[in-house]
Amino acid sequence: MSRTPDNWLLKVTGLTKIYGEPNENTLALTGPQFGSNICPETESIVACADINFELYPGEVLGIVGESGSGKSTVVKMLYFDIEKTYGEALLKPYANAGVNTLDESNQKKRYIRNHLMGMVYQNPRDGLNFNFTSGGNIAEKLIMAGNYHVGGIRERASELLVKTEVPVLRMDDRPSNFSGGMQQRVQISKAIANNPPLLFLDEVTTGLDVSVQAKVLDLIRELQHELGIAMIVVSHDLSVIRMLTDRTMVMKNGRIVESGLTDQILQDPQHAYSQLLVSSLL
Ligand SMILES: Nc1ncnc2c1ncn2[C@@H]1O[C@H](COP(=O)(O)OP(=O)(O)OP(=O)(O)O)[C@@H](O)[C@H]1O
Repeated sequence: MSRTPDNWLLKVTGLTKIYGEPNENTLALTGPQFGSNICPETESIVACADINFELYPGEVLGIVGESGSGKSTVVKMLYFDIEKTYGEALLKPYANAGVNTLDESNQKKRYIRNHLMGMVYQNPRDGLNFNFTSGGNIAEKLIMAGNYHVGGIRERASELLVKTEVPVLRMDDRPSNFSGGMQQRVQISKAIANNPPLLFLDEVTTGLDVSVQAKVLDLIRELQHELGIAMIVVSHDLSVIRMLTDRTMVMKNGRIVESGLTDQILQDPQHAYSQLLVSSLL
């Protein structure tokens, strides 16, 4: 789909998360120019500040940066895992982008999560219930979105397992008996079960063997092409960002230091920190 100024799917403005009690100087005294996200006056932590971007339907946006730069905080706020301090996130398919999703009630946030978003976490235990079978985990997501027909749920679960290359025979087996790569595939199945227009992926291949990583990344790329789902991919690893994303935001000390087309950032990084990241790829 072509990008026009108004056809964005998600529009994020001024997204900020501060832990502790900030004062009026906190934002001005933290960030990459200070090499720190800790306010020297209050010791509050600016996990991320003033994050602004638009995501278009079917687009894949990368967030890259070192550990502690604030990448996960951004997606966790957008997925309502943690509360924002300031900021707005408008979602086109929800109330025609007329309300700040971050200010909605918990019930409405659950509705948005179940119908319009999916999340794949680094740790499969955060996204899957290890007491349920793999099919049961997918069923949980389908039921949350109002699908109660048992036959239909099993059929959809097996379709999703085929799509994510998990043997359907393992549908009644628990993810605790699966390899790390297979656990991630089940997490992906669950996350896309309701055909959400938006998927968050937070360090999903970190911790997997290199060969397994490559297969999971291939799967994500194939699903993205097939389903045209918009994604926000968080990774400290620029090779993951290079493989999956169209555009990238580079974060350091809680701020975006550079953003643009991924190819452009890789070929001609402007910010000293992006240059450092890119040189580490060579
Ligand atoms: N509950 C919390 N209380 C205080 N500080 C926190 C809390 N959660 C995160 N932070 C801080 O916020 C900052 C951003 O953390 P975040 O997890 O978003 O970074 P990240 O770039 O995703 O790194 P990583 O990949 O290591 O998680 C870090 O300095 C972190 O220590």
